[in-house]
Amino acid sequence: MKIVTPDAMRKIEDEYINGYGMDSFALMETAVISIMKHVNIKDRNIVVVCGFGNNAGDALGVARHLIVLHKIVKIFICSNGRELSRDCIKNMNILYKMNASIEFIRKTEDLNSLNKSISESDVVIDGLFGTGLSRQLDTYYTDIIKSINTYSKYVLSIDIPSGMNGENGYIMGECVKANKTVALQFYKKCFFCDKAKNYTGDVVVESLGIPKEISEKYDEKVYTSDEITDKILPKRNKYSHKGTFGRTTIAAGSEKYTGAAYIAAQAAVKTGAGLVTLATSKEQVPIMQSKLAEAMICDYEDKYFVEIIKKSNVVACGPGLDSNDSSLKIVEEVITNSECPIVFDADAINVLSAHKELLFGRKEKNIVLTPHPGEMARFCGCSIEDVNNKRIEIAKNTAIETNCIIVLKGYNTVITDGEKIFINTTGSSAMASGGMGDCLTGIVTGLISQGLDPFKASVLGVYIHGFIGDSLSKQMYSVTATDIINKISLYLKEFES
Ligand SMILES: NC(=O)C1=CN([C@@H]2O[C@H](COP(=O)(O)OP(=O)(O)OC[C@H]3O[C@@H](n4cnc5c(N)ncnc54)[C@H](O)[C@@H]3O)[C@@H](O)[C@H]2O)[C@@H](O)CC1
Ligand SMILES: [K+]
Repeated sequence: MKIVTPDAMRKIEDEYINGYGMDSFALMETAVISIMKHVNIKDRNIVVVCGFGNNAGDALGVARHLIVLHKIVKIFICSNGRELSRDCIKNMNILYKMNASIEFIRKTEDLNSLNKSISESDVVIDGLFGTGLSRQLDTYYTDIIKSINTYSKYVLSIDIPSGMNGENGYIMGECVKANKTVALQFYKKCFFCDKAKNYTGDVVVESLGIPKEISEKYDEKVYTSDEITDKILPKRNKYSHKGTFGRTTIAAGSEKYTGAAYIAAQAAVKTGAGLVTLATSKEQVPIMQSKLAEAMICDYEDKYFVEIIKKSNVVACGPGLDSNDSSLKIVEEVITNSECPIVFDADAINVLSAHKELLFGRKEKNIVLTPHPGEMARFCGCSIEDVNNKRIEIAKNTAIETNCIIVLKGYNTVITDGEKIFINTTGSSAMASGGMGDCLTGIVTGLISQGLDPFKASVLGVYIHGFIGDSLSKQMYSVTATDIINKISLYLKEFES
């Protein structure tokens, strides 16, 4: 599913109306009908809070339909003296003809009536601002939003919770806390910013029937992962053998950390990598030999390590490494001895943040970096807060700067090659446990091993990882990396072409 900025949405709408000749009020009515699907038919008392633009126009259209359905509807127009948009006026005039209850909020005392109506209502329809919100709100609007948040039982926001900047998710003073947001035609970019989930509630996207030719013209190449994850895993040919599914090397683990190496290697095995070799620290070799039945084991000092890197179809490096000089040596060895795709995770990324030059000069864009926000911040030399505030931009800029694929982990993981951006929608806090990142590295590596290009493998790997977690969390309070590993091959069947 496409994700758009308010600017792109405006251009798309403009072209449909002014270029293709679509009637703007008909388009608004399409929005109204689709929003109506999300109003609980059992609710009787409904308050509709409007601003003065087309978001308000949508809300007034919804009010009209609710009155026709014999609901008790109280409409509040919060324009603060501004002129209403043309289609907003059209809906308001129809409502006046229907003798609807319409009040204008002009001064602070008018808020008493709003507060009382909201507290007596079952649901509030929020049509204050949508994609048009562009500046900080004054106290007139922040007070209204506070009223909604204080007195409402349930809020349905139209397009965007009012108060959230549609482009960057910034809260422009105050923001409606919706239970559900009905986004029109596309996801808005703000939904995937750090704090958006605290305000949007459940997000549903409703089509306005805008033709693809128009939306493709203003494609900003930002999508949710489900755009490409369906059926992209190649079917396994019955005559294939282990060589068909690739040779994978996992360089992971140190004297200090053992679990990570095991999880990453086992995840790659279970994802279907043909031949997996785990290179690890000398001390770990005997332990891993007893734990990993299906993988070969060597140590970093072994001359076989470089040989196997050279022969590999993919190398993963980083889980359970330490951020010391011996890790730098391992990272260098991996980069200088391979032309195949590499997935760098954890301390390998920390090492690389001080040696970015190692990433430059590759023929193909086939290095994947999978930082969590802390690693991303270190890599970019900024704060974690900066990363969280600008996840998409920071991931994209780093991908461009390093010529790598960036998988910025966290809620709504961002995957980008610097041009296209995919935002993952699977996964939840039930998966917040140690080893999950190592498991993801193993899955992405296992997919690349089987021939998927590194970018698609990253998008699909992140999606599957979260998808399994989501499925398991329906029956489990918390989900561990081992739980995921045990189910990978079962769930992968669903993604086969
Ligand atoms: N894009 C589309 O195809 C469609 C959009 N529709 C609706 O139209 C909405 C956008 O409507 P508008 O562009 O009229 O904008 P809004 O209704 O979101 O906002 C109204 C106006 O508020 C002003 N404004 C911005 N920041 C402000 C602030 N801090 N304080 C006071 N005023 C401020 C802006 O000038 C803006 O035009 C969408 O979110 C959606 O709900 C629908 O009617 C159907 C079609
Ligand atoms: K809204």
